[in-house]
Amino acid sequence: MNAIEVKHLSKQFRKYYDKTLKGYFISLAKRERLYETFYALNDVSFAVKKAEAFAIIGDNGAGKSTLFKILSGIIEKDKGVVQINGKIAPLIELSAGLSRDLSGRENIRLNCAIFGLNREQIEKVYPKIVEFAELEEFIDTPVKFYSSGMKARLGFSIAVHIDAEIILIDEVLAVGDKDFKKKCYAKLEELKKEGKTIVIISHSLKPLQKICDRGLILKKGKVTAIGDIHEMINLYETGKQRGA
Ligand SMILES: Nc1ncnc2c1ncn2[C@@H]1O[C@H](COP(=O)(O)OP(=O)(O)OP(=O)(O)O)[C@@H](O)[C@H]1O
Repeated sequence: MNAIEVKHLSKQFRKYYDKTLKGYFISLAKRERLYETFYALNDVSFAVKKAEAFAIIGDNGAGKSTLFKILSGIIEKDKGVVQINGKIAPLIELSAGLSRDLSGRENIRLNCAIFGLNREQIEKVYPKIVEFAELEEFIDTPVKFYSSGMKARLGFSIAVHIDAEIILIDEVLAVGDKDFKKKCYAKLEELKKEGKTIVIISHSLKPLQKICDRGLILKKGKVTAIGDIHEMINLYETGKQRGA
């Protein structure tokens, strides 16, 4: 059984015309349309196997985050089928799952509880999360005072310690220092060996090459290629050189 199966997935958004306030009222009076709809995802199909590390590659605005938000249930799809077989830990956008006014300690407990861990499991995993995130000193500080790197460390550490079967990672590895990034990739390798499924969005292709087995290229909401990660990166880079 695949960990993730997506069939003919589509999602449309509205793009509002750039009008002045006066233009807006004129259009309103003339009953003209104030927006157009466009496909952020257009008939996207792919499958991610269990224990595979899979990359989503694409330019800004290609639809990568929209795809992740649908996979993790944050937003609704318009059409298609999305099947997730296993407990999923979405690490979407830097600190999306963290509450600003709560401390690191409270955020860890809250997030673990949200992911279904019981009190005993939380007690067991809590020190591991703090240690991995290297936040011992700041664990009782509200997260709103954390730097983006600290938030990323906390978010990543929670996501990889809650015993999810599928881990979605969106660009979070773009922040943080070099040593921490290295540690994150080592952790992802370890999780992969344990049989976890990992899906990563990243603009930095080099680390993807190391960890991912396969990937897909998204272009303006459409999948243009799926396959071996090295082939995908080559295709993407040559496409970029050609200005495609
Ligand atoms: N809630 C929304 N309402 C309207 N348009 C949206 C919404 N969310 C995303 N979009 C648009 O959908 C398209 C795809 O956005 P998305 O964030 O998925 O791209 P992306 O590939 O993740 O880009 P980036 O690499 O810049 O993060 C973009 O044109 C974006 O402006």
